Amino acid sequence: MPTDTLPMPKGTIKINNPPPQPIIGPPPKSQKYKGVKHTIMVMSGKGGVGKSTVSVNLAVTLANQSLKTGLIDADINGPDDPKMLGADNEKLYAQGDKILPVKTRYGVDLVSMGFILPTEDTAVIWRGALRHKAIQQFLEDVMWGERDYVIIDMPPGTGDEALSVSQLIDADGVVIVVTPQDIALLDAKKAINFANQLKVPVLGIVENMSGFICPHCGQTVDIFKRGGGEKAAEAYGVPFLGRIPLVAELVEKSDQGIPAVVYSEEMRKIFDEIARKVREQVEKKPHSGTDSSM
Ligand SMILES: Nc1ncnc2c1ncn2[C@@H]1O[C@H](COP(=O)(O)OP(=O)(O)OP(=O)(O)O)[C@@H](O)[C@H]1O
Repeated sequence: MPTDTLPMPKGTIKINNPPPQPIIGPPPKSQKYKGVKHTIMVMSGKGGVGKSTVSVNLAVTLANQSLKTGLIDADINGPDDPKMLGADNEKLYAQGDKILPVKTRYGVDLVSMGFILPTEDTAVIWRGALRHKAIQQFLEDVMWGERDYVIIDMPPGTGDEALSVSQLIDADGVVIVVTPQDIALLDAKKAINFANQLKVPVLGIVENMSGFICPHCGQTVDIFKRGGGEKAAEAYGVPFLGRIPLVAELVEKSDQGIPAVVYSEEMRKIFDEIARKVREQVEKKPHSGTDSSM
């Protein structure tokens, strides 16, 4: 039985912890979660490109394939995943010193900062060291049990927070989300360089917001151009995982907590294909998921 909720004060959280100390020596050694077979990071070179949308729909797709799936919303500034999974009224519980993930109605278990912030619009103003600690706790102290997949919805971009997360977890690979403009080449490059530096395999690129499907006439309009993600995949020699159209309905349904793969046959096909390509790559490798103490 859960024993405690994690209490937080109302309003803006300001915590004046001591200034962060310089990190001396090598970064913490990343480890596999005990009992978790595969951990996949979903990241992007910049914010707002659809990382959470891809993370949530990929996680629901895997769960629909009868795989035990967890999702970590590691974006502590804008934790959107509880809302996208219709779980924004839930609370996170702790058992002993472990966090129990929230069970969502789509078969995906979720941990997110969103569960411990008192209101949706509460801003998190934390200094570097405490942010790192929060991320670390999310990553290390979750009671996942036996899992086939844990998807990590990474903090946006390739900055300090993304680095903190990546250094703590020995992920099987990274899925990179880009938008279809030519600038996607640059954004993908940043994310690929980041993954290469961390020696995490790039599983491929997803092009999101690719062609707007008009809700009235059904015609496709390439508002943000098209093909940037595929070009980037070709240019950097990584797999192209798929193209997700820009659909007006997606925003509304997302806000209502209904992931696209739940109501759209087209989205189900797209994400089935993305999941197939991801699984093909990670499941052929031997895993060491049950070997560590994490
Ligand atoms: N294919 C799409 N069609 C329509 N709207 C989309 C699509 N993908 C994402 N969106 C919308 O765009 C907004 C940003 O998406 P999302 O939150 O997934 O991006 P993000 O990269 O996780 O953002 P952040 O960097 O802020 O964490 C959301 O309102 C989402 O519903």
